[in-house]
Amino acid sequence: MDPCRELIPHYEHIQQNDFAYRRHKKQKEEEIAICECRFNENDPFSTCEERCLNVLTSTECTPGYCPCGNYCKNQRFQKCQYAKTKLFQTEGRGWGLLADEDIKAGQFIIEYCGEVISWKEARRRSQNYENQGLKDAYIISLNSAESIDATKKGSLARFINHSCQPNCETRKWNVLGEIRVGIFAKQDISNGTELAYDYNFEWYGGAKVRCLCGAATCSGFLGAKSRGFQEDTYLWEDDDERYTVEKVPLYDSAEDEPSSKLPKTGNSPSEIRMSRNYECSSIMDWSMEAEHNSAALVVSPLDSVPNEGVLINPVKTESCDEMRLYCHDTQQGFAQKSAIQSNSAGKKKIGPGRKKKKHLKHHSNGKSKDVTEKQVDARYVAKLLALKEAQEEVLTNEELKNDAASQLASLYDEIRPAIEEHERDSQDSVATSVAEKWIEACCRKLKAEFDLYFSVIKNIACTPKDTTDQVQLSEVQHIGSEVKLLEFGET
Ligand SMILES: C[S@@+](CC[C@H](N)C(=O)[O-])C[C@H]1O[C@@H](n2cnc3c(N)ncnc32)[C@H](O)[C@@H]1O
Repeated sequence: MDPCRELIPHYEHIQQNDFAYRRHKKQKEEEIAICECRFNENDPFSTCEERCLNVLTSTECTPGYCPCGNYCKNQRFQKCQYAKTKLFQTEGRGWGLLADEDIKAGQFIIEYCGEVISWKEARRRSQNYENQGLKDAYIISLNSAESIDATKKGSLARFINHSCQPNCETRKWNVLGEIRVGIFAKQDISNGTELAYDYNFEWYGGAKVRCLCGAATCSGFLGAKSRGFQEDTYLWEDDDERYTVEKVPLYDSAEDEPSSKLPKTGNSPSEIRMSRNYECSSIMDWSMEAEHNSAALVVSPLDSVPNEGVLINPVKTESCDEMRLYCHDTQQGFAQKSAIQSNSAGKKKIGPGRKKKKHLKHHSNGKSKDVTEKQVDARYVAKLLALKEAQEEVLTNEELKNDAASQLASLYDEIRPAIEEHERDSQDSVATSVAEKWIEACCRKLKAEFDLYFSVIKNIACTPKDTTDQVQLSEVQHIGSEVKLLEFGET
């Protein structure tokens, strides 16, 4: 026995997927696809190869039904016709798998086997594994509803590492009515070369694992191309000195995950919520619904991050001086129309009367930006205006803006299956019709917002103020695209 094998973390070796959660599908006779190949001993390509109708549709021939009988070459998953491979220990990436013979481009190398589980179960397990401190992720997407978990049971494919410039790829095949995932060579691979494919990791929060694939085109982190990762990080003005790259802790592995380094004492409720939510994880090629409320995205400025360790600080809250004119969102804005309060200086303030959270997003270069979404409280602004027409204009624009926002939200629900399908199958782009609809709805919403803000600015600047509610605008400033009401004075 290979002496290294003892060091390999325990898992059960299987050569077929394990169906603990549902029954293995039984192929119905009418579903069996029969090709038109005929075995001809003088033609080596006559038996179920590139020209075979089943091969062309990534479907394996069904034994007993293939016209080539025992000569059929299109039962590679079923017969475990794997390439020769060998385990080895990498530097910094745990175990990896080597080609133990020359492999041809397109060749089937090995099946990715594991436990077939629902997405819901995959999500639960992935969080559990992360809680247990497992640093390696072995769950991959199987189809729109299921995943394969090779954490406890799997084939040698579970040891294949990720590369941003891979020599292998995953392909899904229909085998006797079940979809199975195989690792195939993208190019000729010579004996002794490490096998790697692009995980298409979907990152949902938690530790960002630095990618050590070494490719010239490496994207830096596992999952860096995924939507979750990109939403959490985005381009940031380079000249902003508030955030420095040096202060960003980098994690080589989940071993270093920040949740374990969160301050142990004095956790505020928000800290606890943060650390819980931080236990989201990354899944290979797996596009689950993102938790939009994930507090993992809500972090304090990197200024406040110690040089080592803690990535997340408690959610910083601050008083709502800036909130006089703004409400958290439109619905709240309506609900809060009467929330006019006096502050200690006797000045009138409007707003939710609660603290505002700052949402800071990280860029992959480690910088962060406050992305709190500010919304004008149109009802309140309208109350400040003396002219009925001006009030109506602002309120109508507010209504149009709300309509556009809810249309966008329902469109998202409508097209979400298409987007998720696209992400799962790693297609280059979503259907043009979907993209067009989305862009159109976004533009409509942006225009409605612009119209609203424009009418607010115009009417505040050009119409007399209503003094009946004893509130007076003393100064209106434009800061970027935002309107900021700086001070309210009593009349
Ligand atoms: C499916 S496992 C691969 C086998 C794993 N190396 C092992 O020892 O079991 C996936 C995990 O390997 C590690 N890994 C794979 N590719 C990596 C890469 N390019 N850079 C850093 N870590 C990698 C990550 O911890 C990832 O979660």
